[in-house]
Amino acid sequence: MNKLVIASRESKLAMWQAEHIKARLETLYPQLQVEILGMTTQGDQILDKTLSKIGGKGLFVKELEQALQDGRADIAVHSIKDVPMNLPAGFALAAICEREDPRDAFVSNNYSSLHELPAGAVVGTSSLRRESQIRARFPHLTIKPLRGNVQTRLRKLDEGEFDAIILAAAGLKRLELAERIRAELAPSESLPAVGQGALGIEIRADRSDLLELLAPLNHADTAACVSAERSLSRVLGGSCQIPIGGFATITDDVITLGGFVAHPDGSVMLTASASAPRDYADALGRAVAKQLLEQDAAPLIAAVIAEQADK
Ligand SMILES: NCc1[nH]cc(CCC(=O)O)c1CC(=O)O
Repeated sequence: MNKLVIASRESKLAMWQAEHIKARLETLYPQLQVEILGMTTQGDQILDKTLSKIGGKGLFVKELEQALQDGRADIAVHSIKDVPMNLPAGFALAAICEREDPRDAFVSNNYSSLHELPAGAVVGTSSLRRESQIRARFPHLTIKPLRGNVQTRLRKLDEGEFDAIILAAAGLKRLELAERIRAELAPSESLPAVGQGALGIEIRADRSDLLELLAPLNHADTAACVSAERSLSRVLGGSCQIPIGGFATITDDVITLGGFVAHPDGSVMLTASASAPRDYADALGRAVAKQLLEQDAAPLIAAVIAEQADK
């Protein structure tokens, strides 16, 4: 193989991520010519509705999968957070790359932490996961929807629409906007989204010719943690439509996974955690999901989905 095409969304963050993978491939394979095919997705175009309403994650990846299908691209680089738990038939994840900072970041021009915000202060986020966790701890704050790419969200903050916003630290760091971070939220305060901070490389399942080429991009520890997180979310039918979080760490080949599901208003917060040897990542995800189901996560999730549909 002498030429490889990467499909990517066109947002600055997505392009940074695609360029990062391109650079890594070019270092690994000096003979390989790597091109980036930028495209906009429905998720980038529909900005007036929250993700929980327009149907969530698949929207950021479908067009890229179409490019893989048509042979216009060989691989697609995604924030794995945006990739549905079940890929459509005929596609596969070939590599999960080393995770950047998985935490959520507090960004504000006037305040240095959530604790400092006065009653009625407006916090921007369209993530039900972030919303539920903030409302559970800080019921006196007002949450308002905020969508768009990282730059758009920062602009809306700077224009004064919000007192603070919450963004993934990873995106800000990759875009050299780390100075905008006023505080990083510990996973105990804001459990990250499943896969947050990690990149996933998707291919057509029949392109086994790419597996060896992409293998060095896989980061074994990140891949194990992300499989535990995605397995948890898969069992619970995780999507942007429900407040759900999952975050795994690995020490000495033991993975520890924490997860939660909640009501968006923070009134119910079910949590669970467990550990397992690294080879049992998938089973660990299912075990933590089972603990949540034993706390009646299923009717909570059904009620939340019904409420979202009514809004
Ligand atoms: N939902 C959009 C999205 N998808 C991935 C990231 C950040 C980077 C990452 O998690 O890898 C973001 C922005 C955000 O949540 O602030």
